[in-house]
Parts: sequence; C-alpha cells; structure tokens
Amino acid sequence: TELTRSGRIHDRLDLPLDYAVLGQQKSGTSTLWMHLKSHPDIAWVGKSKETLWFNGDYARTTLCDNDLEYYQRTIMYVRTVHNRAHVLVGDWSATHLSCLCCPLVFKMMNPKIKLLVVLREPVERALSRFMEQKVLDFGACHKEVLNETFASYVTKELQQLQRCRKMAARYRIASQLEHELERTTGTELPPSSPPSSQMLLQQSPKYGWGATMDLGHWMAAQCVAKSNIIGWSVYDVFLENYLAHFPHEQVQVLYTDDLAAHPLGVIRRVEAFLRVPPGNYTDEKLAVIYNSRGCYSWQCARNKTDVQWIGSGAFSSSSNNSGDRSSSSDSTSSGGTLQPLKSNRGTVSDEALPEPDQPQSQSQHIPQDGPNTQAVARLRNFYRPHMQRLFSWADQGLIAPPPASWRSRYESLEGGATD
Ligand SMILES: Nc1ncnc2c1ncn2[C@@H]1O[C@H](COP(=O)(O)OS(=O)(=O)O)[C@@H](OP(=O)(O)O)[C@H]1O
Repeated sequence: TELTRSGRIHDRLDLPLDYAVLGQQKSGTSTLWMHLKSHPDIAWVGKSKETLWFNGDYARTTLCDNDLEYYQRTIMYVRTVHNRAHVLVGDWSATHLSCLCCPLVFKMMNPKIKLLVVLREPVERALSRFMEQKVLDFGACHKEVLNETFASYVTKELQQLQRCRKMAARYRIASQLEHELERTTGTELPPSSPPSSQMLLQQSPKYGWGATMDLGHWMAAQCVAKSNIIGWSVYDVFLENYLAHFPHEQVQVLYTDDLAAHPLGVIRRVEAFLRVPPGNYTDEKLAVIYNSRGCYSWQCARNKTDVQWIGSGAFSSSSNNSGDRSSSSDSTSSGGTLQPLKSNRGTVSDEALPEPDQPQSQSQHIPQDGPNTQAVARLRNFYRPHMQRLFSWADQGLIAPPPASWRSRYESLEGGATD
C-alpha cells in the first residue's frame, strides 16, 4: 500500500494506462523513448517501444475494439515488474495520432490520461518516411514508393488527396442540409457563403470522431489518415480530433526541432507534464539519436554528429543539411525484460528490423534538383493552411508555440487553402 501523487492510498496494480505518446511517426519518438525509459517512474506497455495495438502503420483498418483484457494484463505486468504501483505506464505507438477512433479508446480507458505528441516540420517528416520506406523492403509503403522519385510520388499523392477531399466535401453537413432542402422544397437555394479562411483559422478545435465529426469531415480525415507519407503530416486534423475529446491541459505538444536543440529541456517538460521528479541524464547519452536515416531501428544509436539530417530547408537554400541542431543527456535502460505485448497485425517491430547499433548503408541521397525543389514547394503550399491552424491554436494557448522557423515558412498566406 502506498500514497500516490494524487494523494489516494491504494495497492492496486490494475490501474489503466497513465499516458500515451501518440506520435507522430518519424518525429523523434524513438530518441525520446530511449532517453525517458531510464527514468525510474516512467514505464511503458509492451516489450519494445510500440504496441501498435489500436492502429498499425498504414492501410489496415484501425483496431479500436482490440482485445482489452490482454492489454490491461500487460499493464498490470509492467507494474508488477517495477514493483511499485505508482510507476507511470504509457503506450508509445507513434501510429495512434493518425488513428481516428483512438481518442475515444484512450478516453474510455482513462479520461484523465495524459497525451503527448511530437511534431516535426511536415515536409521533413514526409521526406523522412519516404526515404525510409524506399529502403525497408518490409515497410508498409515500400511497394508504393519503390519505383517513384520523391517528386513523382508527391505529384501522384497530392492528386489522390485532392480527389479524395473533393469527394468528402460533398458530405459535409451543411451541403447535406441544403441538398435535403432543395429536394423537399423543389427550390434551388442560392449558394451559401462558405466561412472565410480567417474565420476558419480562429476556430477552436471542434471535430472529434464519434462525437462532433460529421460524415464529410470524417471522410476528409480518412483521406489524410490513409496517406501515411504525405497525409500523416497534416497535423491539425489529427490533433483536432484529440483536442475535441480532451481538455488541452491533458495534451502536451512537443517539437522535434526543440528535441534536437535542447533535448534536456524537452525531457524536463515531459517530466513536469507527467508530474514525475527530474531524472538524471548525461550529456553523452543526450547526444545520441535513435532510428535515424540508414540506422532504422528504434534502438539503433548514432551520435548526433554522425546523423545525416534530412532538412526540407536544404531545397530552398544552400545544400548544407546538417541543420542547426545542437546537443545535450540520458542514462541506461531500466526496462528489464517485460512480457512482449503480441501484436496480431504483423506490423513493424524491432524483431523485424535490422540489428540495433548496426547502421545500414547511408547511400540514399536526395538530389537538390528542380523537380525536388518544386515538390517541396508544392508540399509547403499543401500544408500551409493546416500549419496556420496550429499557429492559431498556439496563439489561443491551446498548444505549445511551434518553432519560429515554421512560422516564417508557413505563416504567409501565399498558396491558399487546399480543400
Ligand atoms: N533529437 C532529434 N532531433 C532531430 N531529429 C531526430 C532526433 N531524434 C530522432 N530524430 C529523427 O526522427 C526520425 C525518427 O523518428 P521516430 O523515432 O519517431 O520514427 S518512428 O516513427 O519510430 O519510426 C529520424 O529521422 P530521419 O533521420 O530523417 O529518418 C531521426 O533522425
């Protein structure tokens, strides 16, 4: 029996999940996990980093009704191994941010759950996933990108997204009502004036799956949820879904740029958010990056100075893509040997990945040519209105302020809305 931080006395091991790191995929969650798993009060469900329990990487249906008894037993097992009821147990599946039904899953599991999201510059994230899927022959999107250049893939995928969203727009509630009125009254209504983009920008997040989301918004959200490489960088849609279900105080947004520049600062923010005391991290450990390009495994370690950063900024300025990232600390794993949480969907796991600590060939290269520069410019235009919604939520105090460089890149109104 012990006194928990919330002041309740209990000796229960059958408590629900305390926190979830939702993703986004390719945003540095492996590095954050490797750092934080040394903290004595922080634990995670499953043997390795991700359970992929409610959503796999791509093109599979979500599994929001996946078996809970096994999941809860695994959490209980983690608490038993740690031998302390108050250890915080979290799920680190970077696929859950894009899982449309997952906010409800987590809310039903634990309405007080704490949610963490790591966001990376959207074009960089898309490039990173594209490059990874090119070389991982078991990757969920490998076949999709195998014979594509980045530029040809962007062209194809943006067309597909546009087509998908056009279809979805027919199903927005407003148009449904108008259609119904026209049908029943036999009169043609003047076209209603759509809300201005300024009005849309100032709106708080409101569309939540299973609650306030109408069919049209659901279909539009599926368009990006089904597009793992390009669509999963449309952060506002996924974040809105979570913010519609949870008070913003329960959602902590972090940024890869900050993790790169000030890893200890980001870790302290996570500790404060989870309400655990500060852990000990060494500068040496904090200078290690995991799961970077050519070193694809959640536990594959490289020193920061050896990482070839993918920077979309490289396409518009000089070809120096080492970035302006600086360093800073972590310690050893305290994970022990947890029982594996078996995934029933055959998604990527460390078992399927190359041996950790064995960087693979670094031969992938992104030519800084015209087509790639154009593809990056088109992607920025595509993401711009979505990024502006993030800025607006940051201005409303709902999420942490994004990096200044994102504002200068995406704040201007050039390019306009895409849907
Ligand atoms: N600290 C820090 N700063 C900047 N960037 C970082 C950092 N840590 C990881 N990374 C980059 O994030 C990419 C891996 O992300 P994830 O670990 O979330 O990938 S995964 O979703 O688990 O597959 C991977 O990107 P690419 O190198 O472009 O593949 C990592 O290099």
